[in-house]
Amino acid sequence: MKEEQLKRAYEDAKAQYASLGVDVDQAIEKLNNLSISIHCWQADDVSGFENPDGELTGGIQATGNYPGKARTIEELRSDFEKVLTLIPGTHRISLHAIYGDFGGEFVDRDQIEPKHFQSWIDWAKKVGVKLDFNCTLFSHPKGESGYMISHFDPEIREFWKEHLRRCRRIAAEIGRQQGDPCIHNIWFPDGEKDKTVSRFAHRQLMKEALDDVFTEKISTDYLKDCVECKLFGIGSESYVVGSHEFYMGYAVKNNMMLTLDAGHFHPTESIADKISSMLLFVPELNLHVSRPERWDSDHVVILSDELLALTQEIVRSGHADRVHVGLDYFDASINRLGAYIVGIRATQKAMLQALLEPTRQLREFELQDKNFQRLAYLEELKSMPWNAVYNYYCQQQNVPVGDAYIQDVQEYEDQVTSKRV
Ligand SMILES: C[C@H](O)[C@H](O)[C@@H](O)C(=O)CO
Ligand SMILES: [Mn+2]
Repeated sequence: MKEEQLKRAYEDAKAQYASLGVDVDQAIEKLNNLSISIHCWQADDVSGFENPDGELTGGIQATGNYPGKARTIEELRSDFEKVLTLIPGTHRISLHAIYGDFGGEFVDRDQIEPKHFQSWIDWAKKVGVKLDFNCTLFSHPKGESGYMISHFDPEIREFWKEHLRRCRRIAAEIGRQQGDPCIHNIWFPDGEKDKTVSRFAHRQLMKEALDDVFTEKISTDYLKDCVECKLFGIGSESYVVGSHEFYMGYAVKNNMMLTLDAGHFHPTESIADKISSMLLFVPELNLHVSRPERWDSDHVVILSDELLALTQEIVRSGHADRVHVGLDYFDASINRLGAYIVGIRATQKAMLQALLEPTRQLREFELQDKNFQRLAYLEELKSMPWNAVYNYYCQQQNVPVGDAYIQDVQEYEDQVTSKRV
């Protein structure tokens, strides 16, 4: 689309939104302040660099065999650098502990140190992104039984507790060097396939392990820990130790951040409606935006009703500054870089629609019991020209407008990822 056309469409959109009392430029500014935490594991099907040829375990699965996955740190960074040229805004990259720069050595999880992530910190500074972090309690022989940090064997528990302690220190060092707290997400797949009898015992062990690890106090200027619950995984269909009730209780009791993953609840349960409740009881929330297709399948995020409901709840809560938006999906069946762009842009588009909502007016209708008017406006808003605003934003940020990024992704595949054989 030509520059003048884009500008005209934007001016039209601006006038239409102004008639509803919405300030489009303010919405763009807020969208531009939304740093999405881009998960590193879409680029390589959650392989990492500790044992890249090992099996992905822990009840999660990347299906598909599309060529071109990142096999080295250099390839992964090159993919990210490309991604950053195709999306507007300033973002974060979320690393898992198995993505350290181990220099070809095997470094076990209870041995990792900040030095293994120094090249990531330097790279992030160079490309202008901040980093987040995740401990990795999957794809390891000490997780074979299904239990790790809540294992009955104290030696196995100690191994994972040590991993967790080290991950917190690594994340804190990242936060210190980047001058911005590093969000450290804690997800353990501990659980069982079938009718578990010792549910209380495992949960007690998990609670004790967390309490023990968190006795080491680290300033939230550097590190923000958050805990992620899950309903079930592959091979843990019957019981997951870190359930919603477990972590909701833990986060509320300890006044810490809770992670809500869109795929970690019952299939028709939405995390959107949890935001306004949890914001009353925990200091901050971390979101794992994902797309569950019938199960926690981690499909690429698209502009769905569920995603829109999520961003609407973030904005309507009036506490968007306490909600961190991260992505969590891994699709190995399509161009992996394209998967990033689709998911990131969809999240931004949903956020923009939410920011362009005349919320005050809608609340007026509620006060006056005019619920037909509320519903009608919510319907009309769906076809308002929000995309003209997004296109203009992309153009202002010098990134491809509309579908232009598809060609860029194809070129990168032709020139780079297709050569990875
Ligand atoms: C790789 C991530 O840590 C993982 O996806 C986790 O966040 C999760 O959601 C597991 O289902
Ligand atoms: Mn997740």
